[in-house]
Amino acid sequence: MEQIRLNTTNIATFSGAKPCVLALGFFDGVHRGHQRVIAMAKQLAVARKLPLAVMTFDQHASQVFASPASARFRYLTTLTQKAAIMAQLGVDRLYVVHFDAAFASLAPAAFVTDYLVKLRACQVVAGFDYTFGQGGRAGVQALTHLAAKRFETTVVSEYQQGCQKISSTRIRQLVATGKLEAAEALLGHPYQVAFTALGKDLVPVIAQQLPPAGFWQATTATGEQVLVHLVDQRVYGLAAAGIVQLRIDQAQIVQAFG
Ligand SMILES: Cc1cc2nc3c(=O)[nH]c(=O)nc-3n(C[C@H](O)[C@H](O)[C@H](O)COP(=O)(O)O)c2cc1C
Ligand SMILES: Nc1ncnc2c1ncn2[C@@H]1O[C@H](COP(=O)(O)OP(=O)(O)OP(=O)(O)O)[C@@H](O)[C@H]1O
Repeated sequence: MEQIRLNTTNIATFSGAKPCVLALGFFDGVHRGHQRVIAMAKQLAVARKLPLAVMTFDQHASQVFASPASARFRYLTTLTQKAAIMAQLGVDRLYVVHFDAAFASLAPAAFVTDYLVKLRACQVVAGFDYTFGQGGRAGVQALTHLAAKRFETTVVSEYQQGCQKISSTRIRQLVATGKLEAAEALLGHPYQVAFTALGKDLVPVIAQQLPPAGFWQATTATGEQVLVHLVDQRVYGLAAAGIVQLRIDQAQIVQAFG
């Protein structure tokens, strides 16, 4: 899978994109709702013999606008994890747009013309609640209208579990309260956190959602079973070596040692 960084400057001179089917969203966690959107886009891409592209951002919109909610925000996936899952789902090209104040201030029509048309999207696929443009105000109806026959749009209906939308927000809450099994049922894949060395400590590579502090059974990327101690955004019980991908299992060791 090809990964292409875009921003408000390089998009102006961007060329060479082949026509594609393009799926839109931030896709934090690439959960089972997101997987529906990507699967629909893949099906259309295969039928039209076009590559499948996905557009995401390099950071969540909440990180650009200071508020108490933005300080509390935690990611489900790093960009590396997101890209790996996308590649498994058959995505050919991942556009990673630099989300900053300049990009956020684009009017919906400018986003459609300067990005979607420029990237030669023949068919754009988004979920029922996709929003875009300044203030995150425009929705999928506006997308179809603004396409003005330059591309087709496909809207994926809401995928629910337990009469509720499967969403990144819902999964973050499940992880935060230690309900790893329920979180993984909505994700459709194991929940993994990437840790890196900071001095003598291992800390999350980005502000990733952690389960509550305590002792957790975990599996490293190399398949080693470990007992780790999560405390104050740090993990203890692992050898500090580069980036450690950790799958935190449901079974919490309730009794602290000593
Ligand atoms: C061109 C463009 C401009 C956007 N401007 C804003 C904005 O001003 N404020 C905002 O909160 N989100 C903005 N967004 C982001 C989305 O509307 C959406 O809120 C964001 O992807 C959050 O997704 P979530 O559902 O994962 O929380 C913009 C998106 C695009 C494509
Ligand atoms: N359960 C779902 N069913 C169908 N489409 C979905 C579902 N969840 C997300 N989508 C679509 O997937 C794309 C990416 O969604 P987005 O990044 O906003 O995640 P989200 O789970 O909706 O996040 P949030 O919890 O912030 O609402 C969007 O086009 C969105 O409409």
